[in-house]
This record gives sequence, C-alpha cells and structure tokens, in this order.
Amino acid sequence: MSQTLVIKIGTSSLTQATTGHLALSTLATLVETLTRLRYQGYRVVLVSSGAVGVGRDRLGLTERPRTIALKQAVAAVGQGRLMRVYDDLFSSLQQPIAQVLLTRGDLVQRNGYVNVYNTFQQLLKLGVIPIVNENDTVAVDELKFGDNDTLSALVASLVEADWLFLLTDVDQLYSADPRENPNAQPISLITSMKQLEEFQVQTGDSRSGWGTGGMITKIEAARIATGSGVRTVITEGKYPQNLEKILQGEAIGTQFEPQIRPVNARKHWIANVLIPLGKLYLDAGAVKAISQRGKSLLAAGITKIDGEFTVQDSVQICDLEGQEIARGLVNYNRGELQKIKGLHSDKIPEILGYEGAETVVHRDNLVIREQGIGNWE
Ligand SMILES: Nc1ncnc2c1ncn2[C@@H]1O[C@H](COP(=O)(O)OP(=O)(O)O)[C@@H](O)[C@H]1O
Ligand SMILES: N[C@@H](CCC(=O)OP(=O)(O)O)C(=O)O
Repeated sequence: MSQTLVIKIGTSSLTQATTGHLALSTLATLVETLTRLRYQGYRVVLVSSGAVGVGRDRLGLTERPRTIALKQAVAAVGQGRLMRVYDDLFSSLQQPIAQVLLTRGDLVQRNGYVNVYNTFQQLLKLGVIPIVNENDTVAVDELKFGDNDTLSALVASLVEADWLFLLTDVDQLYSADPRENPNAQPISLITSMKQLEEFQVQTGDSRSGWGTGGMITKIEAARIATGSGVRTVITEGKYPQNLEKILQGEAIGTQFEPQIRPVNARKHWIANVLIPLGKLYLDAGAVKAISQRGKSLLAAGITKIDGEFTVQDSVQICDLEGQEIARGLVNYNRGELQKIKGLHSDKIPEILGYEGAETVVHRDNLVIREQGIGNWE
C-alpha cells in the first residue's frame, strides 16, 4: 500500500516574522510539493497551525491575544481565511482538500477515535488532502491538545502514518536552543529517545514570535509518533520542497527512527490520548510488580488516591513520591477505591457488598512508562 505522510507546519513558517502577514511563497511551495507527492501516490495529511496568527493579522492586532475568549474569537477569524488561501492554492492545481477541526474530546471516547479514523480513511481513499487544526474556537482547557505538534503526532498515529514531518523555523534539532547558544551542535539522527539524554538536549523556553510550543513539544511529538512506529523529521518550513529529498533518502533536518516494537493501538490511546482524571500512589512492592514483572494492579498495593474518577477512567499510577510509573483504566470509582485500598482482593466483596473486579487496573489496560526516557511500553 502507498505510504502515508503527515506534515505539520507551524505559525512561524506560515507567516513572515517581520510583518506577521502570510508567507505566500512558502505556502505556494508547500501546496505544490504536497500535490506532487499526491501524484506520486503518497497519502497526504496536512496539520496546519495559523488560525490565531492569521486572525490576528486580519484584525490588525499587534500583540498575541492573551485571554481565552479573545484567542478563540481571533482563531475563528483566522481559520476561515487560512482555509480560503489553501483552497485557492490547491484548487489551482486541481487538488481537493478538506477541513478537519479536532479537539481532544473527539478522540477520548474510543468510538469517537474510531469515527475520526474512518473519516480520515475515507478522505484519503478519495484522494483528498485533509487539513487539520485544533478546533480552537470551541476547545476548552481540559479538552485541548494545546499545541499542534502533539495534535500532529496523534493524527500520525491515528492514520497509521509512515512519516511525520514537523516543519518549523529552525533547520533541525540542536543540543541547545541555537537562538540563545551559538555553540549548539546540530543533531541529525536519533535512533532511540534515550539518545536525547546522552546528547543532553536542552530546549530552553524560547519559541518563535507567534509559535506555541517551542522545541519541547516537537520532541514530545516525536516521542508519541515514534512510539507508534512513525518515522519523524524536524526540518525547516521555509523549504517544503525538501520533503521530497528526505523521502528519497537525503539526510536533511533531524530524523527520529520509529521504535522497533511500537505500543499497540489501545495502549497508545491510553498513554497519549486519554486525559488522566486521578492519581493512585503505590507501595514499593506494587511498583515493582507492575513495572518489572508485568502484573496487574491490585488494591493491596495502593496507599493513597487523588482526583475524581469513575469506572474505566484513565488514572496516573505513581510511586510513593508521586513519580508516574504507569497509566491505566480503573475498574473502580474513587469512592470504592477509598474503601478497598491496601486490602487483599479476597476482602473486596465483603467490604463493598458485591463481587467487584479482581484487579484495580488489569494489565491489558496498563501502559508502563520507562523511567528517565519517558517512553511508554
Ligand atoms: N534544542 C533546540 N534546537 C532547535 N531549536 C530550539 C531548541 N530549543 C528551543 N528551540 C526553539 O524552538 C523554536 C521553534 O518552535 P516554535 O516557535 O514553537 O515553532 P512552530 O511555530 O514551528 O511550532 C525555534 O525557533 C528555536 O528557537
Ligand atoms: N491551533 C493554533 C496553533 C497552535 C500551535 O501549536 O501553533 P504552532 O506552535 O505555531 O504550531 C492555531 O491554529 O493558531
């Protein structure tokens, strides 16, 4: 089957740094490149930022909107403009496009996730290039992706992409922010996320004028995507034509190799898509049983509970210090767990007055976090 590509372009590449107006030549080259890739048989998804940046420019605002309501209003202005420009450019090349606006809430329900998956498959089958953005105008804080780097990684995983390209305003990843550290060393290849520690990569907190996440969210995106088996590249948005060269094997930008044993789709969904609503603290024995011996979580190992959650919600599973060691779906609500924590499973029917599940989190619904590196397995 033909390869699937997800390309994410940030505000810093779509707009001119000095004026804040659209970077028309970049956009035109991007559109030409993506259309050529379609002709070559690739399935293409574009994740485009820019709603806030373009809306701000359209309204003549000189500052980044600060309040949520203003940001959502500005995004509503900009998203329409942006799609108008894309549609004009792609239509000149006879390439149909579609607008897909998502919030995290759309993916949190397993059936919502499958629904979005089916829509993407249908669009790609029709030869359409879906253009995805966060639905900024309606997204509420709790159900936000927050930045399009994360969104693009989740989309890449959802559509089972072969490649994720993160187009930004630096040519690749450096050992430190090149804006602040002139001695920062370029990094071309990351074969495993462990290497980021070895290279001691620093991401500072700087980002381009209108960008949202900076480099840290791109690394997190690479972690999510490579964990799902998607090869990820950070490269410069100013030269979209480089995508073709990279696909032909040229070493441009920073490439992150996909994990050899990607986590399965359900575990990926638990680790990266669901929003945890509570925290369970475990004693040392339970930490070991879960992280080293692949066991399910039993009530006996739980020492403390935080948050409000109900059956089948996602919770963070932590050691006594609160360091997250795993994430999973609980078989009990908060009230029930308060009563049975620390107890042997045999005692559960007597305490609750009914036969509950033997495990608090079954190992099929549990993902383990590799300490230090942060990968899920
Ligand atoms: N280690 C690093 N390597 C490269 N760039 C970095 C690093 N740390 C921070 N950055 C900064 O990240 C910025 C890109 O992020 P961002 O502004 O969010 O872009 P975008 O709008 O494309 O999402 C760069 O301009 C750069 O200054
Ligand atoms: N959804 C927002 C973009 C959020 C975002 O991540 O921006 P960027 O860092 O420029 O990729 C918008 O369209 O303005």
